[in-house]
Amino acid sequence: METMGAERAEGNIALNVQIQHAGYEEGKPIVHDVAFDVRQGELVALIGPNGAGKSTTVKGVIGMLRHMSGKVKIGNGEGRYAYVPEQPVLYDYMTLWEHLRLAASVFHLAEAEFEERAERLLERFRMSGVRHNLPSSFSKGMQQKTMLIIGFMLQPDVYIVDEPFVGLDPRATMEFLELLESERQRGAGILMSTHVLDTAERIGERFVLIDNGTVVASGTLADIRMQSGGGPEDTLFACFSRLT
Ligand SMILES: Nc1ncnc2c1ncn2[C@@H]1O[C@H](COP(=O)(O)OP(=O)(O)OP(=O)(O)O)[C@@H](O)[C@H]1O
Repeated sequence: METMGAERAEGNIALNVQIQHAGYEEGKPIVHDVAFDVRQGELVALIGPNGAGKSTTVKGVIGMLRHMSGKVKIGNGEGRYAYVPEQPVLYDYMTLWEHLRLAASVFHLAEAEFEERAERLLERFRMSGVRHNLPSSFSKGMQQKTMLIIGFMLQPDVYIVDEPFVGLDPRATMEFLELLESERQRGAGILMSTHVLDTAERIGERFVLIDNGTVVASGTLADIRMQSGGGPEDTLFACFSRLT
């Protein structure tokens, strides 16, 4: 009974990742031996230097790599995720509203739910006025906001977000962080890759530090401090610098 209680307190697994190796070409793995969990309501930050293999790991997690051996499980195996890529992926010939409608129909959102969520998110990200415009005419930040609105509208079990901070203005960043927090309270798990270590340190429960294609440290900040041989006051950046 005690064990069950402890498990519940820690939250169920939202995402389980076990990559043996993954890459873009046969016989040329870019990442190897990357394994971690994201629990419900938890934010796990994927960090590491340029070219370490974070985006490749993320692509492996969402099944975008043709050359991968390993397993990825969302919830009990039937969970759903939203992926917010580093570079917005949008159709040239569809308006913002049409993008939202398409995503909602793929996720089988009811019409009333779709409209209520879409309106609320457009308002929050100050995009209501451009809903009938083509995202191809948007700035980089507006395109990124479009991707975030789509993700948050779906309210999936897991969010997979690749470097979200570059390009967002301060207000959009604040809205994004607040929405992430309320989604965590709903029970969503979040995997976020980022270079913004002070924000990662503030909002992340656990961290996976990747270097040269594999995990060099993982766990809570206290775990990472220990694994990096640092002191109890060390920032995530100090640990990162020592380990990479
Ligand atoms: N499409 C691709 N085809 C072949 N190699 C790739 C491709 N994309 C990335 N790589 C290689 O994989 C390695 C890891 O790249 P990846 O994009 O995963 O790093 P990252 O940790 O996300 O880096 P950054 O912080 O710079 O975004 C790099 O050596 C890169 O050259």
